[in-house]
Amino acid sequence: MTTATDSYNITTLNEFVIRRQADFPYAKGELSRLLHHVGVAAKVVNKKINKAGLVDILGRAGDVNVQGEDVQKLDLFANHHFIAALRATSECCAIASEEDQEITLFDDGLSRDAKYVFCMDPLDGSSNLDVNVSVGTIFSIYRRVTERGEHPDLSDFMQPGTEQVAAGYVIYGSSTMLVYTTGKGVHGFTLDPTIGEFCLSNPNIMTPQQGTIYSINEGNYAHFPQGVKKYLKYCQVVDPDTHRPYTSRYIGSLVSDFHRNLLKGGVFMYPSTRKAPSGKLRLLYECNPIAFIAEQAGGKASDGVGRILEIQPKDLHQRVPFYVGSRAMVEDVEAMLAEHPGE
Ligand SMILES: O=P(O)(O)OC[C@H]1O[C@](O)(COP(=O)(O)O)[C@@H](O)[C@@H]1O
Ligand SMILES: [Mg+2]
Ligand SMILES: [Mg+2]
Repeated sequence: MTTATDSYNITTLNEFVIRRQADFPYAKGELSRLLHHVGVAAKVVNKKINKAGLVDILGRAGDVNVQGEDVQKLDLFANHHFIAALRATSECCAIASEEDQEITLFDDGLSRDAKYVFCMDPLDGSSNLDVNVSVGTIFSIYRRVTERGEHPDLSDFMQPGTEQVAAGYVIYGSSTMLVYTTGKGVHGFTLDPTIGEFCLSNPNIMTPQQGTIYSINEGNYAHFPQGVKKYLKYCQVVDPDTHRPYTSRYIGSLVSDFHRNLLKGGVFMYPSTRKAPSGKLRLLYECNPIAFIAEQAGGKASDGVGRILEIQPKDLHQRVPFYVGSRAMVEDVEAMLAEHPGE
C-alpha cells in the first residue's frame, strides 16, 4: 500500500488553502487560519472517535439539547474542541452550534475584532455513534454584519446561505475526510494518519447530473407528502432504459449519506412529515453548508419548493425540508411535489 509520503506529491490542506488565497485579492489569511483550525479540531475529534469503544466516551451525556435530543458524550466533546480551536484563532467572533441554545460570543480583545462567525453541527449522525457507523462534523462560515469591535449578535447569523464565505464537512468513516468550498469548487482531503495531515485526494469534486441512488428514512413513509410517495414509486419502477429501479441507501448520518451521493450521484431527502411539518434538519448548520457544497459541485439543494440558500433564516435552530444531490433527481422530486401544492 502506498501512503502519501511515498509519492511525495502531497498537497496538505494548509498548503492548498494558502495557495487558493490568491483567488481572493483582498485576503489577509484570516479565513485560511480559521480553516486550518477546523482541520486541527477535526483531528482531535477523529482521534477520540477512533478509540471510542476503549475510552469512556460512548453513550449519553445525560443532557437534552435545544432540539429535545439526548446529547451524546461525543456531541459535547466535539462541541467543546471545535469551540476551543476557533476561540484560539481570534479570527472568529461568535459561534452557533447545534448543541447550544444561544450563540457563543468570543468577546475578548482580538476575537471581538474578528471578521467571521461560525455555524456548526459538531457531531452529525449522533444516533450512529455507539454502533461504529460513520458520523461527521458540518460547518459554515459567514462575514459578520455587525461592526468589527462591536458585540456580535444574532443578526450575524440570520443571513441567507448565499452569504456563506466557506462551508464544509468532516466525515469520520473508514477514512477521515474533510471536504470544503469557498465558492471556488469543492475539494476533498483525506487524513493520512501516518503523517497526521489532511492531504488533497479529491480536487474539484463534481456530482453527476443524474444518479441511481436515493436516500430517505422510508420508515416515515406513511407521513410523507404525496409528491415524495410518488417519487419513491418512480424510483422503484423497473425500467432498464432509465437505470431503474434506483438503489436505496440510507446510513442515517446526513454527512455520510450526502458524501456517498455526491461522489456516485444520487438524491438525499428528509421531507416534512405530518409529525415534523418543517422536517428534521437544521437550516443554519446542516442544510446551508451542504447546499453550498452541492451547488458548487453542480448539484442542487431545495426545500421542495425553492433554493435552500435563498431562505431568510428566522431562528438559530430552524428546520427545513431538505432535498439535495444530483440536479435532475432533485428537479424530479420538486416537480412531483409541485403536483400537490400546499401539502
Ligand atoms: O433517524 P432519522 O429520523 O432518519 O434522522 C437521521 C438524520 O438525523 C441526523 O442524525 C441529525 O443530525 P444530528 O445527529 O447532528 O442531530 C442526520 O445526520 C440524519 O440525516
Ligand atoms: Mg446533524
Ligand atoms: Mg449533531
